[in-house]
Amino acid sequence: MALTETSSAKCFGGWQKVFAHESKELGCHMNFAIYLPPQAEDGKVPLIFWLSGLTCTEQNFITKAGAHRYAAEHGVAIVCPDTSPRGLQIPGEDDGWDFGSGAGFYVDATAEPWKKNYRMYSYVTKELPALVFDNFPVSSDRVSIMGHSMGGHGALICALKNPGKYKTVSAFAPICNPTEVPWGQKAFAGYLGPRGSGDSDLWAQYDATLLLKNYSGPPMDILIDQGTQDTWLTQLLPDNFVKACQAANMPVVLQLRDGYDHGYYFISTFIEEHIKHHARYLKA
Ligand SMILES: N[C@@H](CCC(=O)N[C@@H](CSC=O)C(=O)NCC(=O)O)C(=O)O
Repeated sequence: MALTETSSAKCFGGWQKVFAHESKELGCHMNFAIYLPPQAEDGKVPLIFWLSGLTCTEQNFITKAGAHRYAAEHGVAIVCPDTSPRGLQIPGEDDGWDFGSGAGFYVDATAEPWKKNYRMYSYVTKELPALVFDNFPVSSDRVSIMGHSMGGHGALICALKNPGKYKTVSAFAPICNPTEVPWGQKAFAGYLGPRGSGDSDLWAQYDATLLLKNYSGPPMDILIDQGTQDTWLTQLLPDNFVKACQAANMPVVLQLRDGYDHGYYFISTFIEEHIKHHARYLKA
């Protein structure tokens, strides 16, 4: 699959690049960002996927999170995809900021008119990893995943639905129990249809708190950071996730950060700890 480099800049001895490609899974042009640390000049490096939140593109994390210094220090690559297909002229695609463009919710849609293209789950777990492993010096067996808000939900479900695929998972202010909150209910009703409308409970298959109940893979050391002044706490429900982890004997650390809100200043304050956490498992 052809990749077109659209930007490249040296950063902390490595390279921050952005590529465009035609996605088969999504049926549209997509961009993704990749940071290659200096160690990638000498051989394959481990890889962290970062999934962004509502309204984001591949740019938000690379321009605001301040992750490059720590990725370079630990010798890890970071790949950031866009958050949805774009420009498909689907009716309603650009009507709101929490559904459609910029809000793919990391599910494979089953409802019309979204099901042909809104396949972000398959894109981030299959097509994009294959593309990255084929084209860059990264190890396919040293991979982990993290994300923010809608992307934190994405990171948690990707890890819980694919035991053993990711060495660890972490999230900033993730939407932990989307079936119980307005953001998740709007997205799941639109992309998956009304709850209970299919043969199985599709909604539950994309809800981290519910997925834990049937998780039978290796324990993962899950790290979550949550600001106490996050105005969207009622959309996130981290306590429900922690309770489900406790019931499933899944190790989880929820760090409540006094005074921090939902935004990238919060993320940039604690990103070093998350990259350290990932490096520990990626290099073990
Ligand atoms: N409606 C607003 C705010 C959207 C927003 O804050 N998005 C967050 C993620 S929220 C959950 O997924 C975000 O990461 N924004 C990008 C950023 O750079 O801060 C709007 O339209 O801006």
